Parts: sequence; structure tokens; C-alpha cells
Amino acid sequence: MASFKITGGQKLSGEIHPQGAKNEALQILCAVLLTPEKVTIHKVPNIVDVNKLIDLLRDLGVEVNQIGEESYEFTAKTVNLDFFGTAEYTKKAASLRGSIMLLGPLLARFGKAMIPKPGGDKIGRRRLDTHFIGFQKLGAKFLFESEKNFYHIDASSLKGAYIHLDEASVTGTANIVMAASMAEGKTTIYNAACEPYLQQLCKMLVRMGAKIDGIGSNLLHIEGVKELKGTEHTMLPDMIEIGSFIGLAAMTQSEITIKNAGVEHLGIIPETFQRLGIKMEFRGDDIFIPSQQHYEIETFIDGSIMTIADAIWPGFTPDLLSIVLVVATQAKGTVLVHQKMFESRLFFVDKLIDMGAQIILCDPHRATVIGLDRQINLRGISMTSPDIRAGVSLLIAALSADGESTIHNVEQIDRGYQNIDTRLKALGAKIERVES
Ligand SMILES: CC(=O)N[C@H]1[C@@H](OP(=O)(O)OP(=O)(O)OC[C@H]2O[C@@H](n3ccc(=O)[nH]c3=O)[C@H](O)[C@@H]2O)O[C@H](CO)[C@@H](O)[C@@H]1O
Ligand SMILES: C=C(OP(=O)(O)O)C(=O)O
Repeated sequence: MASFKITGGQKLSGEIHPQGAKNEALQILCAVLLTPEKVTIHKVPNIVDVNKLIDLLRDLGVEVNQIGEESYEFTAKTVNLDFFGTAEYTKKAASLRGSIMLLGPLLARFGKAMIPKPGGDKIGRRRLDTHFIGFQKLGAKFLFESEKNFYHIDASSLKGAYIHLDEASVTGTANIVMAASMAEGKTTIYNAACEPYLQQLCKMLVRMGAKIDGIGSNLLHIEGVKELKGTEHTMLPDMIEIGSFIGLAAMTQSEITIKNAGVEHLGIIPETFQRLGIKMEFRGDDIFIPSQQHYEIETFIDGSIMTIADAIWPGFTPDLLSIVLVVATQAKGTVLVHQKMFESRLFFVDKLIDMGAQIILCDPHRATVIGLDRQINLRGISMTSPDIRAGVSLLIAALSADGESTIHNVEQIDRGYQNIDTRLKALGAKIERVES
């Protein structure tokens, strides 16, 4: 397990380039299985989860060719379905969440697929009903081997259907869209998730020959086609990284420019940080965050305490709530952070409390943060990163704190942030990676 040793209290400065979006990459990589033709993908982030998925594609027989630092060609001419039966598949597929999206394309193209219970962050219950109910509506048969935690799906042919999703699941929508893109006839998906990741996936599928209407909304109409062809795709900048960098700049009083941030795709993210009082300027497609000694959390119009809650897109993504929470610890004012989707994502606040933050964990979903307005600095401690976003929040807290901190289990952070220590060191951060 690797750790970061961090000496806090340094102001950072300079430019940072966001990586390609992790959660988009996981969808796009699975989609290469939909065609025997070559798919070229750019801005592929070099992060653990994405590299694991590329490895899995290779194991499944996909020809993988890295043609640049962040660019790959994938050709799924033949796919080795026997690999499903191997212990290696079980081990690898179970180690990340994104592997669940192998199912849709495999079902569409080969009529069968199987997967162990996927991994990903342990942030509460992460059910998969939406995925399997959707496949069943398209005519697939579904079997769950509970002793092995293994899901099997079979469909001699998929037929278009009307599907009202029980919840707007991000990966569930991606899976069903990919399966429906080659099903016979028309599929309607209502209550679809429409995060930029999904908009990007749908646009890519359309370039491959799919017929999809309603992209960007929660009502998708898909007319199945017999085959899909190759294409080229470029990932958007990672909006969660961008939000993390905005929070990092404010918390450490740093002047940072986030280059080529894809501002038009960030939805309500910049505005949410602005409501915490953080100043930023949009310079073309860059976001400039000036060094700020103080930032003051707004109240609602009636003077009541601000609540920041997650919601499905175009609401505020749950993946940035941990960052909002940590940034609020040094703001002036009070905010209620309400994590509606996941029930174990706020428990990391006990570490922030140990560092001196004023937080009341009201229940597993809600935490009230009373900002210190820099009257007291956080103090460095030793801690363990419980999940990817809490990990980065603790890193931000440690970079702003007095003294030294150690963050263990930084593999969690590496799942989603490309060379984060090296990139932050280039801005002046004091971080040392210690392998043990
Ligand atoms: C690999 C990947 O892309 N992971 C993302 C994906 O996970 P993933 O696709 O696994 O998450 P889902 O969208 O399925 O659901 C997330 C959670 O929200 C709940 N839920 C969802 C929809 C809804 O209308 N109501 C509701 O309560 C679900 O029960 C679940 O607990 O989307 C999540 C929600 O944006 C993000 O946190 C994850 O980073
Ligand atoms: C929860 C996340 O990832 P995953 O779904 O891969 O666990 C995340 O990216 O914040």
C-alpha cells in the first residue's frame, strides 16, 4: 500500500490540465466491443481503473494499440467469450465498477455475457437492478448465482421495448443504451440518466451508425441497427477533477488556472463552488481561480442556511460533495451537505474533525459544516483514504493544514486521478509518495 507524506501550508500556483474524464472513459472503452472495426480514442486518462479495463479488453481478445500518450486504437474483431469462465476474469472484473458496462455491448453483439459483482467505491449500497431489469425488458434472461456473486445474462436476440428505469442510473443507462443500439426495433428509455458521460457515449454511438434521439434528456428513443462501425472519439475533460482543483485552489489560497476545462459541459459545478463564495474567472475555456484569503458561503434568499445536495444530472454530482465539504471547513459561514445517493460517503468527516474542522455529522447522509474562516488552521494527522473522492478531499485538507500529514491507501486516489502527486508538485505542493 502506498501513502502520501504531505507538508501542508504551501500556496500553489500555475496551470493544470485536467485529464480525460474517468467515468466517460469507462463507458467509451466498453463501447469498442460493439463493432469489429477500429475505434480510436483520445484523452484516455492514465488511471488505475481505466488501465484495468483496457487490460480486460485485451484479455477478451480486443487488439489494443497505444498510438500516443493519451490515444489508443481498439479493434474487437474477435472476442474470446471463453475468458468469462476463467478465475482471472472474475478477479479482474470484480475489481472495478466500470466493468459492469461490458455487459450491454457483449449482449448486443454476442447474445451472452457474465460478470462477477463489480467493485468500485465502498460508499453504500450499489445495486444493479436497473441494469438487469432493462436487459430483461429487451428480452434477455438473467440468472444470479448468489453463492459465487456472479451474474449471467443470455439473449438469442434482443428486441426493442419501452423501458421506464426504476432509477436514473448512470452505468445502468449506458448499459441499456448500448444493448438497445443493436436490438431489433425501437426502444424507448424513460428516466434515463443524462450526465455528460452518457451524452458523449450516445454521440459516439451515433457516429458509429446508431440511431438515437433525445441525447441530453431523460427520454431516449433508439432504433436498433444490425451493425455498428468504427469511429474516433475524444474524452471531455474530467469534470470531477476540475471541481477538485477549484476546491484545492480555494482551500490552499492558491492561484491556479485550469486549462481547457470544457466549461460548457460543467453544468452547475462552477456555480455551486461560487455559492461557497469562491471567486473564479472564465478566460475562454480556462478557469482562473485567484488566491483567496476569505470566501463566504451564501445563505438562501430568506437568510436560511445553504444546503448543497447531490442530484442526477443536470443537478450537482455526488462525486463532488466530499470536495464541497472539505472546502467549506475554511469558509466563512455554514452549509448543510446532503449526500442523498450514497449512505457511507460522509463518514470520512471524522478525519477532518480530528484535523480541527467543525463538522456535525447529523446522520449518514447529512453533515453540517461550520466554516473556520481561517481563524484556526487544520492540523496535519495520519489518516487512511476510504474512497476516491474522500481521498482527494483529505489530500486537499492536508495540503492546507499546519504540519505534516500522512494519507495511507492512496491507491484509492490513483483509481481516478492521473499522477496527482506529480501534477500537484509541479504547482509547488510538498507531497512525497512512499511505497510500502
Ligand atoms: C463508473 C461510474 O460511472 N461511476 C459513477 C456512477 O456510478 P453508478 O452508475 O454505479 O451509480 P448509479 O447512477 O447507478 O447510482 C448511484 C447511487 O444513487 C442512487 N440513485 C441513483 C439514481 C436516482 O435517481 N436515485 C438514486 O437514489 C442509486 O441507488 C445509487 O446508490 O454514477 C454515480 C452517480 O452519479 C457516481 O457516483 C459514480 O462515480
Ligand atoms: C464513485 C466513483 O467511482 P466508481 O463508480 O468507479 O466507484 C467516483 O468516481 O467517484
